[in-house]
Amino acid sequence: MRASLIQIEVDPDESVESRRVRAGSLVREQRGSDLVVLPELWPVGAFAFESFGTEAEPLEGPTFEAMSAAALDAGVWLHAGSIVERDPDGPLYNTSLIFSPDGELARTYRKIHRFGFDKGEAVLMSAGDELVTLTLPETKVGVATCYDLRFPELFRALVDAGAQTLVIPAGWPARRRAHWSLLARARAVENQTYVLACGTAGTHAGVEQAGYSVVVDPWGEVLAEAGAAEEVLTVDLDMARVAKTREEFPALKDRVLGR
Ligand SMILES: NC(=O)CCC(=O)C(=O)O
Repeated sequence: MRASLIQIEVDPDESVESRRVRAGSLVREQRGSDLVVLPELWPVGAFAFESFGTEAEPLEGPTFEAMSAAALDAGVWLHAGSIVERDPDGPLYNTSLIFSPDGELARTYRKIHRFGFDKGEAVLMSAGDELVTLTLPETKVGVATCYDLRFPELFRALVDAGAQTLVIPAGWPARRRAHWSLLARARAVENQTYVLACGTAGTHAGVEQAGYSVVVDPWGEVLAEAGAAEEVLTVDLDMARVAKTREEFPALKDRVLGR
């Protein structure tokens, strides 16, 4: 399975609409990949809290339209990262959109763990409460978003639901880049899954983004890692590696708690 991670730059000098068009073109350039991934909140920026209200979209809003068309044109499964979703009842959610190669919405995921403690996303947005997995032709995917990466119990639940590949769009800051790289590998090792972790580049709302998107195999080896700037990572994944790793080193079978 070929996967492409688009580590797009989020820069306040570029309009949201221009970035949407550019993201669509970048997705179309990945024709030939099976799965394409964009980061968290790339239209507005994960730390652009002051714009969340004005840039919020209905689920089937402009980002949905642009990404559905891009998935169809490229003929790829597209995890289109997340948007600020305005629910018809009023609350905002950090909602990921996943499209099939025919441009249909296959899944949504509302971020469960909101970042910011007593400010930012944690107070402006509502939390999701549903685990989301999706069966692709070659692998079962479990999804999570950014700060979720710090909560291993979520990933274990995804593995219990059958996930073999964990897809994690993010808008992770540069100052905690070491945590990002460490946790992405930890989630792969402890769950014996592929991890596709796609962040943003650039600086928005005064927060420099880490970049360093990464693809980790089920043994914890880094197969590809981006730098800090905008970049597309493309990697061929051998899906048999998940079962092989779990068979040769059956640690998941030795669980005592939480089964
Ligand atoms: N957008 C986020 O969830 C940021 C998470 C983060 O900065 C951290 O966990 O550290």
